[in-house]
Amino acid sequence: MCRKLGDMLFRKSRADGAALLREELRRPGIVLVPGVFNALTALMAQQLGFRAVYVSGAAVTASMALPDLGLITLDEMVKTVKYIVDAVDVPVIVDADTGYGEALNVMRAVREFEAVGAAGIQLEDQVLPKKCGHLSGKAVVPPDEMAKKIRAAVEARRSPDFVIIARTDAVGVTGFEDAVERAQLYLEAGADVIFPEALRTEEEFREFARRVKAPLLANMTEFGVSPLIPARRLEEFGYKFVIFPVTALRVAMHAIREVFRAIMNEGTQERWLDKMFTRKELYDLIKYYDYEKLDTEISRHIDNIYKSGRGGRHG
Ligand SMILES: C[C@](O)(C(=O)O)[C@H](CC(=O)O)C(=O)O
Ligand SMILES: [Mg+2]
Repeated sequence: MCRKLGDMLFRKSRADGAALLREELRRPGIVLVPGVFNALTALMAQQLGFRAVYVSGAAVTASMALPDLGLITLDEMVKTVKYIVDAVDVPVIVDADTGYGEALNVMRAVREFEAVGAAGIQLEDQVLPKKCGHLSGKAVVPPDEMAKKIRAAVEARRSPDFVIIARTDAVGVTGFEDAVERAQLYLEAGADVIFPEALRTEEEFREFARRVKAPLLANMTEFGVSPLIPARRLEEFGYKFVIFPVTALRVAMHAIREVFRAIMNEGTQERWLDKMFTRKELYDLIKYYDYEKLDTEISRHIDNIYKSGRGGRHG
């Protein structure tokens, strides 16, 4: 009993996220993927039934009070991803920005993310300092440079299931046609999914799907240049994934500001109790009492050993 509980809580065997994500690629229908920035938000998404999560570079860096300019290191991201993968069974898709350097850096990044159990990564074709795809002033690398990174990622993965998502930021820089051409090249280089970043109209979303016959990812980030198109519609266009990368962080920050204001102004949070995740809800989510139970069971197990006289001379 205590072995079983221990295995469950400390996750002796973890789900093969890459295989699960690959499975999604074979199935029809769109997959809704919320952006997460720590293990707790990932667990919440899983509990509600989402079938994958996206570790957003923008949200993770913002949670460190850093701008999303490619400042986060591979190590920092790997650590964050490890906490998340250890907490959930659903596939974890990682925003790996520009791959932390050139082709060789990309290879190392793939190895590291795969080693901690990520299901796949997203690489983008911006130059450093990279920006949020929805801001102006972006620049993109030549297409062959990005294709080389994609190839490097494909070569580096241990499992053929590990999903490589190629994002092109070209639409806002060199234009729609170049984005379509780049997508074809990235697919030839071995990308499994194409992420056309910062499309400007619903028509562009539709047209991109018409022109690029591959699994596609749509980014429904708020306050950017893309219209917010419902998942049903994106599915009709042929999109396979839709991410909501920074939604949870934005909503959480709004709520945090309001409750902090209340505390500052009223000296109490009482008015907020019915808007909170309760202690019970939190403990249920993280299985708090199961950990206590495990500890008690281990103690009981040892007590029994001593009682049965097998405790040696120290008994
Ligand atoms: C998807 C994205 O790369 C992210 O880091 O989540 C960002 C999201 C955002 O800044 O709104 C992006 O560049 O679109
Ligand atoms: Mg990002």
